[in-house]
Amino acid sequence: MEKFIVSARKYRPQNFASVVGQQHITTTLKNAIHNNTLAHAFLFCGPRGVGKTTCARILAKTINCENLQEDGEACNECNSCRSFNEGSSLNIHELDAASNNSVEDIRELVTQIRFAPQEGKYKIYIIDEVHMLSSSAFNAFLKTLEEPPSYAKFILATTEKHKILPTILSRCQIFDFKRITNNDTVEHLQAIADKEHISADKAALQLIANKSEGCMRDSLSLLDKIVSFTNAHLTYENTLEHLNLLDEDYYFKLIDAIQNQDMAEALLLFDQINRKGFEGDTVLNGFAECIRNLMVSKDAKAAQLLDVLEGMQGKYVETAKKVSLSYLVSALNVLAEAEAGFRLARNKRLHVELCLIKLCYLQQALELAAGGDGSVIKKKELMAQ
Ligand SMILES: Nc1ncnc2c1ncn2[C@@H]1O[C@H](COP(=O)(O)OP(=O)(O)OP(=O)(O)O)[C@@H](O)[C@H]1O
Ligand SMILES: [Zn+2]
Repeated sequence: MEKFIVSARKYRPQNFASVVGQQHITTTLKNAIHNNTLAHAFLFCGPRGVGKTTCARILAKTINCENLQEDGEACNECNSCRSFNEGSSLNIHELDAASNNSVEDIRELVTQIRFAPQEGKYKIYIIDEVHMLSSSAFNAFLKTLEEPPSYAKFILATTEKHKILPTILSRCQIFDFKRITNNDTVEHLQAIADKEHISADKAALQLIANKSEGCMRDSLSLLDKIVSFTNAHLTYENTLEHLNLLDEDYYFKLIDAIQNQDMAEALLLFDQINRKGFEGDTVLNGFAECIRNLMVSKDAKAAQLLDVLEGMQGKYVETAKKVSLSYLVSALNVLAEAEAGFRLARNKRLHVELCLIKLCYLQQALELAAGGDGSVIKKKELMAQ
């Protein structure tokens, strides 16, 4: 197989249309370019790896394109577009404020801005992680931001909008980037897998999407990693293993065990999970997530909030029918308490075991609290609620 190149770089979108999941932003930008109503300063906010720098670069290329397309996209063919695509354009300046945050760095940039572009229309200054600029650097920059030359555009990007001074906020047009949904991520990964002749089960890509929590860059680097480990054959099982995730089936088995008040089975299951190398807090957290999903599955309307692997929805809905809502809520409380105390517990294994034992006896405790005598009949009534 041909050497696989880092997907994140190879598949960095080259036009607005191929940016995934940020249509609210790309459409506004295209319209502003088309109607010539572009602001001179932008603030791109949002989580890591969702397309802020990518959109900044596309915007820079598009407003300098010599042959702007009808649909507001750059042509990708003119001299200017080509130099942007090759990374040789002199009209784009990127400053990473995380590593260049001093007054000197900003002064250098401010001096530069005075010179009009030798070719092309606009000079674009992208300041990444702008919240990291020192306050004196911020101040040095403010004046330029207030009265920039007509050929200068600023794109400030940050993952921490709340750290940006109001004086900066009020001078920028603000765009809030969203996390990428799991569906969008899976679709994007599938398209890349197809192009690279990678065989990947949908469930494997869903695991990657889940693990990346809306960060497209992470999903691409995970894809890279697992492709190289698995020789480009991603299955649910080998992806689970490489992502160090526990098969959800274990949680369903745990639910069964605690529902049947089968303490021995619950402890044995935890032992098996432990031997696979999963820490107690991972188990508590994963189990809580499973119970949350069951709670959501109780109600058809809330079930939209269920974000689980395809094919698992049915299993959640079916299992949820067998457990009462009050039980699920109490179980979540017990788990939350155990999670909170985990860090301080000296014997972590025992800490989780105690939590599982509590969960096994939770049903009885609920019955007693409901005024029952703990009999099986009473239990059945409670379950039907
Ligand atoms: N919305 C997206 N659509 C398609 N690919 C994306 C998207 N967002 C990120 N990527 C991929 O992830 C890589 C990194 O994205 P980018 O640098 O634009 O993220 P960012 O939001 O600026 O992150 P950071 O805040 O960490 O700088 C891109 O090269 C691209 O391959
Ligand atoms: Zn062009």
